[in-house]
Amino acid sequence: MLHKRSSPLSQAEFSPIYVYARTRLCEPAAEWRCNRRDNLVVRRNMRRAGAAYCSAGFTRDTTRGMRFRKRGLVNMTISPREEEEKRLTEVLDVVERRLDKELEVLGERRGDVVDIRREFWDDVRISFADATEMGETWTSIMQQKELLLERERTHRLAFESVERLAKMHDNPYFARIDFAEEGRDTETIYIGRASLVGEDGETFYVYDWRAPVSSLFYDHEPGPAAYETPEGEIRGELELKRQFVIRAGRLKHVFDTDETVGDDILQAVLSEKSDTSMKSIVATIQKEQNRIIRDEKHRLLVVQGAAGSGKTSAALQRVAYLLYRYRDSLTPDQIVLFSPNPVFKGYISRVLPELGEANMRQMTFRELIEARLGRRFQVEDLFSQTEVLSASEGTPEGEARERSVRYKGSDHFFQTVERYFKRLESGGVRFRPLRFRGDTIASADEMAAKFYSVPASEGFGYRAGQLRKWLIERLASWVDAQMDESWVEEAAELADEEEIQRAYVEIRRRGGFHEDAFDDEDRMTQLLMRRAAESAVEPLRKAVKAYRFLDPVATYLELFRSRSLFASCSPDGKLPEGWEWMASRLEETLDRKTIDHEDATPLMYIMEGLEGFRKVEGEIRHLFVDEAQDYSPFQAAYLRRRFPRARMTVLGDFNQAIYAQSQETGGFGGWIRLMPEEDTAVWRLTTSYRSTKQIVEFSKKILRPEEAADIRPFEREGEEPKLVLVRDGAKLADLVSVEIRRLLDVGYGTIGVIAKSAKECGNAAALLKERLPDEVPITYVTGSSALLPRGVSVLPSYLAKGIEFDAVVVWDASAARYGEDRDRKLMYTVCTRALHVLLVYSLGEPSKWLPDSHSFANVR
Ligand SMILES: Nc1ncnc2c1ncn2[C@@H]1O[C@H](COP(=O)(O)OP(=O)(O)OP(=O)(O)O)[C@@H](O)[C@H]1O
Repeated sequence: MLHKRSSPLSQAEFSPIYVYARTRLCEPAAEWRCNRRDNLVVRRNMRRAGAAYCSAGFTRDTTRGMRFRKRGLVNMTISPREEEEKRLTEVLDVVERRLDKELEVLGERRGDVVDIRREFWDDVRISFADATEMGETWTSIMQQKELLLERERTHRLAFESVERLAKMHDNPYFARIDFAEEGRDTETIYIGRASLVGEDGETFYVYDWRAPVSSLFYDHEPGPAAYETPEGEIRGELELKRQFVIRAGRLKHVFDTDETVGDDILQAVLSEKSDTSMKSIVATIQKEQNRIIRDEKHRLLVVQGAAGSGKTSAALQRVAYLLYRYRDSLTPDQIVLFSPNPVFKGYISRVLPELGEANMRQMTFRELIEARLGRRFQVEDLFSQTEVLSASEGTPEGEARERSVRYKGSDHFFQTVERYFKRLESGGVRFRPLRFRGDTIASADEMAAKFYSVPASEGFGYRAGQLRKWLIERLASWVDAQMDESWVEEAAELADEEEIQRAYVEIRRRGGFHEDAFDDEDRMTQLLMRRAAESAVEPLRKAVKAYRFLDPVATYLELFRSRSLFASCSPDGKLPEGWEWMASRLEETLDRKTIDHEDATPLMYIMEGLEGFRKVEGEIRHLFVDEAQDYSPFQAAYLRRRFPRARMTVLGDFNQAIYAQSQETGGFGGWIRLMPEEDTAVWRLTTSYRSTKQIVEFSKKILRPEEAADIRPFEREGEEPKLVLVRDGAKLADLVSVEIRRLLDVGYGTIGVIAKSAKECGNAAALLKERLPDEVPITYVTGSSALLPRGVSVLPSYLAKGIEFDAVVVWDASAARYGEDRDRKLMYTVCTRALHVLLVYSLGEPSKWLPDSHSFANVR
């Protein structure tokens, strides 16, 4: 067992030739720096231990700090493996003892909670005799409740602690470094998913991978090395770097490595079969990924990374890192991650709990749109838009729609709307008159006059707020003026028993209904009339409170009603091609109370802009956006304003910009300008870890040479992608089902059959189900599916974003399906989903985007 000690060591403990005295004594190294007293204690202990070792026949190896060599035993060796096995046993011992203790605590806490719940009412003093007694009863209930909450919290903490220790018992650490800080002795540091500290609070058996010192492991190979701490840089020599594979508490492999993170381990990890949920990469984080994970300097991090280069993985590790680094001030619910779709959301949801952290909030942009516009309109989603475009490909209508989608996702349109906004500061905002039963309480003109009477420098939000206040007052005085109207009298006559009773109590409270009162009846009538009038206008009041007097829809529509207005706002003074089509389409969809996906964010942007982004989520401190290349400039700007205090980590790959809305901006334009240059860092990840070398080389050829120039495969060998030309759908299904059986037999657990559109997927799934036995699970994945199942998933190309499969079958990669320019990136995205096997089938002439299309196997 490892612990701090000052007594001389027994002879039995001297079996190894190299005795790492510092391993036994210097674990609390991190504490040294913070606490001078501890520093002295540790150093004194080391000197004592040194003396003990020397008197027991060891000489000090001066070249290696406090390392001792037994005199006369030079040839007796202990292998690193034996040494590490011994150490592992000792650490597991500590974990076990801690686990026993925590289990005991957990049992006690659970007992407490059960007891309090059972005896809750016994321990509460209840009396409603008078106001004082009622007050005391209330206090007593509250005290009991607080007690219960407190015990539940400690029970939860004990439970989490047990969980963490149980995981630690399985795999307590994955690396060791020996580091000699300048002017100090060498320290041995073991690194794991969480730290393990001795009961004395000083002995560090394992350091958390997120501790500053742990970055030495990720960033350096043996030799001169340095790491950052909040107090400054610490330099020294990295003497040893060792990696472990420990499973179920057993040491499987030990590697000493000269590389930043050893290729052997990475090879082994990447060759593993994939799962239905994402894995943590904590043991093999690469240097360039570590830089992203630990960047604290910049408010905006933009990461452009090749497919499979670990963007999502790095983002999730970064979440865990931030939660650790700012554990006193940052909670998981202050972090939001935007995922591309619900399937992806489910796919990554288990990574962080595996790291021992509570989960951050996950959202899709679609959810924001639904929350804002969903009640009043039927809003098309991105996937339906993609399907519609795909189905109408080649038709004049389809082309016009695609032009519109591209344009509305462009920078030109964003600039136009921004300039339009500037104009709105001095006039042009549309208002909805406040009317009640044909009476105009406040006209649109009056509202405009009021709105524009507040100086523009105050901003839209303040102006809208002032107008709202004025309207509420206007409404109240209008109600006053209505008291003689017959409709009020009629409404009051319809008052029910309960309302009458309430009015009676109210009048009594104000001193009515006693012997001197003479006008009680009048007062009752007046009160009932006021109540009736107020409740009649209540919906109107609520609408005013919710800013419904602003008319963002008409304000947006105006831009497409006036050619001159649009042209004067556009940065080059021109109307885009197809402007008339866009204008009539907008008019027509809004009439139907529907909104095309491409109009949803601009509309929301104008809506919230006019209200001054009043629903800002200021408590959110970190925003992560995955697949950021698919966001239009409007979406980027919207998120920035909606989450104004958040630092942003934005990850994407412009080679995977598959939606028409992001084709014009090519990915990151909208993001990079969100914050000042000095607050922004742009990182690139170039090595692709997901796929075998053969698959990466194949997929690179789908891209243009300049797009693929930066992509490097990780050297993992596999089979060449297979290209097969087939005659018809039935033959295609026959061949694919044979391959699926083969792949399942070899042990691949996740197979993705990816077709371009949802319609083809329905067809493919039906054909495959006919041909495969029932025990082969085939799941048709749709836009609302929340989980990726094991077995065979049949899914449309756009839903495959961000996820991966052991084997990918491209269902019909023909020129007819992937013939357009934008299909190139889609094809690249689909092929890069494969870890080990890629099979590409084409019904007829293969797409020109496929490399080596001449090497397709003959028609089968
Ligand atoms: N450092 C690493 N160690 C081990 N595995 C890694 C590492 N980095 C990435 N991977 C693996 O590579 C695969 C791809 O990672 P990830 O999904 O994070 O990449 P991505 O850049 O987000 O991909 P894409 O843009 O194609 O969706 C995953 O299986 C992940 O576990």
